[in-house]
Amino acid sequence: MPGTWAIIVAAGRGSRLGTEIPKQYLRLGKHSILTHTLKKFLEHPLIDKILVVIHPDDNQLFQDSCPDYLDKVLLEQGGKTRQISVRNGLKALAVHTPDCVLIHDAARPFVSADVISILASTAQGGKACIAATPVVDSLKSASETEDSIKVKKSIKRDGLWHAQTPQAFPFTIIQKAHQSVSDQENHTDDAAIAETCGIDITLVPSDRNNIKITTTEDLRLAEVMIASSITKRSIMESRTGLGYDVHCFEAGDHVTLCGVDIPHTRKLKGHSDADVGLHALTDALLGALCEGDIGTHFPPSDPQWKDAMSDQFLAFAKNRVTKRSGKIIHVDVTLICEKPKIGPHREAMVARMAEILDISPSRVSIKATTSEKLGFTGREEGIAAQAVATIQIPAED
Ligand SMILES: Nc1ccn([C@@H]2O[C@H](COP(=O)(O)OP(=O)(O)OP(=O)(O)O)[C@@H](O)[C@H]2O)c(=O)n1
Ligand SMILES: C[C@](O)(CO)[C@H](O)COP(=O)(O)O
Repeated sequence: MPGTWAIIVAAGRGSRLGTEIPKQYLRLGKHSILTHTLKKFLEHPLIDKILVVIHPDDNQLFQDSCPDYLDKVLLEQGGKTRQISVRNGLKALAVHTPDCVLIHDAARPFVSADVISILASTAQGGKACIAATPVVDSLKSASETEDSIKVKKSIKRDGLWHAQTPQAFPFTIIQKAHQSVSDQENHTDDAAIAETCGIDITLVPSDRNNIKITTTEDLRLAEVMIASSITKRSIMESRTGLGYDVHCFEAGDHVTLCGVDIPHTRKLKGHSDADVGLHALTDALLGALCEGDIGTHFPPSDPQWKDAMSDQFLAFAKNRVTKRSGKIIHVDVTLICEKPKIGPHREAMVARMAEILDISPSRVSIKATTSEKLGFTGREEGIAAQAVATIQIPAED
């Protein structure tokens, strides 16, 4: 598959950290370090596909640490050095003919979506580029003896940068460069390998949150960063969206409401499964995002949505929130009907909606009311639903 790929190198042993399991599989907050890193790329709109390079001994660790991602990424085996691991990854990618590739350390879970965007679009434009930060401390070269470390000389820091990852390249350029260096050279990054081939490399100013977790101090810092969410993120803003939907009854034996099949004397008529509750909520989420409505994305005129289950519409809206680095805070659905009675099914509906939205059931509310036998719902001609969704997404300027 052409397009923009990411190679995440995760085959190192983490010897400087010295933990029992390699550092990329350690837990940081709710997830492993590798999972945090993978999420950044999986959720990024400019990244089409991901290959993860892991150590041959780590298959089980990978499966245990990233269970949600097993079918979402390709795997390749790493080698003794980072250089060999990247080369193995590039070799495995060649059959997919990618246009460009972003190479990234699993040990850098705090890379920002903005930096990935700039690197991906620069590489898509045909240029090699790397994330980097300017050196801010004074620099010394030193000589080390058994009992002391002494300054040899001060070094001007002007024009010096710390190289980070991702490092992004048009695919064939970096593949050829990697093939042209020997294992003995053992370059510590891909830009150094590209440099040996005379390739121009653009520096993309990154941020100092994009640390590589190398030592115990780094791990402690990473724990604090996760705990207090001080990674570079835009200020979040709250948004509310409103949804409303109606479906009429026709002959049948059950209705599908909020993802749950309920036996009834009639069914709801619709192009899809006519789940008014999920349709209203899908519209509420799309409304909060200002991204149109359910019909914009799933036109009733399109035969592929005939008899479709509405959970996929809601999952789509939820993924749009995630793609924009947002979070669903709370959803509230009101079903308006005389029958069927909603109370006995409320718990199952809450559980199903929480599952589709991947949020806690404590953030999902379902209410029901009759319309006192007034109007079309009162005459039992159909069911109406209202929904409100509250989300947080990065603030727009
Ligand atoms: N043979 C190797 C060595 C490193 N890496 C990966 O390259 C990244 C950067 O390397 P580094 O931080 O040096 O990781 P380790 O090699 O694991 O650490 P150490 O040098 O302390 O053993 C890490 O995500 C690491 O998993 C790799 O895929 N294959
Ligand atoms: C590629 C890299 O992350 C750039 O800073 C770094 O060089 C790799 O880590 P290592 O410690 O040099 O192996």
